[in-house]
Amino acid sequence: MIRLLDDLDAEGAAVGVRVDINSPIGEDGGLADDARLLAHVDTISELCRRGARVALLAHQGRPGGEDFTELRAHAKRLDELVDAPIEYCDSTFSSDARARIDALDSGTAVLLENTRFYSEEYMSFTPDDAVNTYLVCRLAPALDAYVNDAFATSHRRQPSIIGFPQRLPSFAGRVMERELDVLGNIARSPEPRIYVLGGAKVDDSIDVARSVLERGLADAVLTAGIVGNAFLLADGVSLGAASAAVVNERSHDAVKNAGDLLDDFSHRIYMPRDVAIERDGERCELDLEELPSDSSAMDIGARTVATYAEILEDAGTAILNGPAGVFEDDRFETGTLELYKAATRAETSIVGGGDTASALRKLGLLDGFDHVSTGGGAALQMLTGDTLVGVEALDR
Ligand SMILES: Nc1ncnc2c1ncn2[C@@H]1O[C@H](COP(=O)(O)OP(=O)(O)O)[C@@H](O)[C@H]1O
Ligand SMILES: O=C(OP(=O)(O)O)[C@H](O)COP(=O)(O)O
Repeated sequence: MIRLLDDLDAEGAAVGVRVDINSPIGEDGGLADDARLLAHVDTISELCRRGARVALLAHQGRPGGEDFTELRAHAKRLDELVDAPIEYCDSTFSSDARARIDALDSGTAVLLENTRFYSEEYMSFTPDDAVNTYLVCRLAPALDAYVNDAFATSHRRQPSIIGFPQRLPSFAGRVMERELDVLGNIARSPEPRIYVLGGAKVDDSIDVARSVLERGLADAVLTAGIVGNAFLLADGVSLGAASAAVVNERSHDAVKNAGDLLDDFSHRIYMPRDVAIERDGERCELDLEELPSDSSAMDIGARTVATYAEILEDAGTAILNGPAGVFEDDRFETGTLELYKAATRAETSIVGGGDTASALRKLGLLDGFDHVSTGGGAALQMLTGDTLVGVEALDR
């Protein structure tokens, strides 16, 4: 059974809270988006209000990447967002970090340094090995309890996710609770259940499609984005070399795997009927019969939108991951805008994916959805009907 914050005796307790505040970093090195910080405000505020002494654990970026940074700016922003003081500590489990936790007053918090500054946090462990890492061995004695609110990282076998629950009484935070309520109960959501799989994670999306079709979770899968182009190629449509190159760049097996899936479930998988390309600097829509084109298919066309919209408006649950096109370019945002707008008219609408959430923010559609997941990879894994290692670790 997973215990929730309601089960935690917070007053005076030193509580380690794993959050996911991994965010886009701007050219000036500051935070370019604070959506993931905002998501954790409820959990942190509640624990502080209830008198806990909160030690926040988080990562930012991956070693070697441009967004691999310290968490000073995150702490500053959290301090502004949360109605309790939040300090920054430039180490994660040193004696200084432990002293800072010991010195916390009730109702205050400290954000410890990027966990991935330590190599253990960028490796995959079994739960038994994770418990013996330096991070867990050094930090657990300074803590009375552990809360995992980092849904978006809970598919990672990292010590801050799977190590602490073996050493400390452990609880799910409010973000985790909301995500599990929705994504963990997809099989009970209203039918018909329509999945829209777009974006660029072609292999992941084909895996999700196979899994939800085989498990009977999906009544139909509507494909768009690069995923849709992979299915069109698998169906023998000659899109042109440019579109094929974009698909193959993402995955060598996509067209074959999409073809295998079409063999098994052709009647439940929908593919674009028209696409948008760039011609003379303008958006130009082409029916499939007018292809191949020298330019790459950058969006779905109006006929596809109309067909998909009709299906989505009648859906009991619309579950969407990945934009329908290159939404970052205003000429190719229409497919995503119209498709996602139609999905908000379904009885229940659920969205996952980091880029998808930014697309919805850009298009002003975020409020129309019943649930916008904080996770990308984690949400996709849950949508296949699987659980996450970090969730299993809490279930004791
Ligand atoms: N037809 C297309 N051609 C090229 N890129 C596309 C196309 N459709 C969508 N994309 C790109 O896919 C990216 C997002 O995909 P993905 O990372 O899978 O989404 P998410 O982060 O929501 O899971 C966006 O950068 C978008 O420009
Ligand atoms: O941004 C994240 O995941 P996402 O890109 O799947 O949304 C999480 O912070 C996990 O980061 P990771 O994929 O570097 O382990």
